[in-house]
Amino acid sequence: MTTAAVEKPCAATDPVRTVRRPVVVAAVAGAAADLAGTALLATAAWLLARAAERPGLAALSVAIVGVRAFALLRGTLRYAERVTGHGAALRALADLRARVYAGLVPLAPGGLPAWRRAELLHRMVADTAAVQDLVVRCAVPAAGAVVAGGAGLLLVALLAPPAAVPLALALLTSAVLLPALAARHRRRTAAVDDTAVAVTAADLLDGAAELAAYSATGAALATAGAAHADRAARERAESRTAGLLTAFGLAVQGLAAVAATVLAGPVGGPAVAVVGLTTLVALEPALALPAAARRYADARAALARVRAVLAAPPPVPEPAVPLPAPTGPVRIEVRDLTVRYRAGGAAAVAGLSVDVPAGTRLVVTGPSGSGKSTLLAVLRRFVAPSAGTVRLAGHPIDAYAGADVRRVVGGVGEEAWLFDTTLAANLRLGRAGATDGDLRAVLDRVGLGDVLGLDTPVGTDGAALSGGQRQRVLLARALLADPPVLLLDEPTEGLAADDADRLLADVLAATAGRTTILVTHDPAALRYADRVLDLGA
Ligand SMILES: Nc1ncnc2c1ncn2[C@@H]1O[C@H](COP(=O)(O)OP(=O)(O)OP(=O)(O)O)[C@@H](O)[C@H]1O
Repeated sequence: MTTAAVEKPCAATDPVRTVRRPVVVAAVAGAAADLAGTALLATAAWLLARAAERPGLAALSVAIVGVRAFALLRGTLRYAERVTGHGAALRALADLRARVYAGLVPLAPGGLPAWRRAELLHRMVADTAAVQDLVVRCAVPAAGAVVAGGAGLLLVALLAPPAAVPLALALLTSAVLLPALAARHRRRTAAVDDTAVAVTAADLLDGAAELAAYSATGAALATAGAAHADRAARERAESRTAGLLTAFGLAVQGLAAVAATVLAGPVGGPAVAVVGLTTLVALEPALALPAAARRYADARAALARVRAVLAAPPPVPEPAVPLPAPTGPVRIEVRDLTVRYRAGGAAAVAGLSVDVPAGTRLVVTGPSGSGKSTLLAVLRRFVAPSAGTVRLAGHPIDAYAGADVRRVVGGVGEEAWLFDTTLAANLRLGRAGATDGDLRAVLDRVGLGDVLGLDTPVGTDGAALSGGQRQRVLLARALLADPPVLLLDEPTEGLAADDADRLLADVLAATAGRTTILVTHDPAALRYADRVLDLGA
């Protein structure tokens, strides 16, 4: 069957693609502000030096107007640069995060275990934030340094050609050599990214209760502490280098100004002051470039990490032209199904065949690890078969879009999750338009009607509920979604035997006539089966 790779948002290829115009506007405004700053100081220097010669006011009036104009212009342009640049950076960030999220969706849940949760969170939050730096701290300062440095050099060369030599050398040092050194050093120290810190901190928080129960908190803290200490050591080394480069840049600026002033001496008059101060101010924007180069190295590394997540192949390819989702009663036919999670690895399911006619109830049993959940994952298109065929309503399952399959084949899977919000909000994931009355009715069906209110906060994955209540809420949500094929993976796990039996009887009575696949270790459930598939046999 023809398949097309799921469209991958190439977020990192051009992270500022949607804001290119405002970035250019911000860079031009920033460069113009730096230019106005250079012009302001050059004019002010000329004005002061010329005023010392006590000419008539008329001789100074143009320069006075110039100083005022350049001062106003510099402030206005800087404001325009900040507003446009930060606006563009925030839009680029929002756009990149949306693209990263869209790229993660086809990977979930089968393709995500390659990364740890904290690692993905770090990619999504911290690494994507680097795109802001590309705009605000790299592109804009670089444009300013080039324009202001170039204009200053031109002015100095026109007024006193020999004085342009120290300025040119200083510009080369500040705008090329020091940023190159800063970027090289940063690439080395940033090679180990901060993910380790995020991952160890998340492990520590997630597993706090277990660590305390097994008196392992000290060891876990030591691991997390080592990751933090490593990061702190790298930051200190980085700060030392950054400080040295800044000091060197300032020294070069001062020396260049002195040298240019001395070399402009023979020209005499106000031009000497203009050359000295212009040299100082023309170098100012270039002093920001080593920091910009460091940010650029960080941003490149961060965006490469984002790209690595987005380049991961989806575990289940999507069809180029999907069939419309099946409607009406749905039959499932599985033929010679084999699933391997890794090429060449052991088969989680081997040569399995089973037929589930529309409206029948299949009970799947078997020992732990026999492939029960894997079968359900294949039926929801979270995992692709390595061999064999699976047909849904008469068509190969991979002819449908994954989202359509999951609308038809729903239920309570191993990956079921409760969000840290109210009971009502969790239930409405099953059916967005459900009224409070619908929610109460379904809670009655799973025996929670008198126990939990709709506004009850359930905690992270139901942490504020008992194990049995959590299972019942998951069941209630699945019933509310009302899919044509209902999958139930150990739906009564965590309930006392009597309770489990009663709940299962209620749920199955409520879903009679619907294609249902029930995975269970409980032999008592076999009496509800139209067909039994024993994966341990
Ligand atoms: N995401 C995965 N990556 C690699 N191997 C996996 C993955 N999920 C399951 N397996 C392996 O596939 C085999 C079948 O696992 P599966 O979870 O389907 O069994 P199960 O019958 O549902 O077990 P249980 O009753 O304990 O839930 C096991 O050997 C398991 O280690």
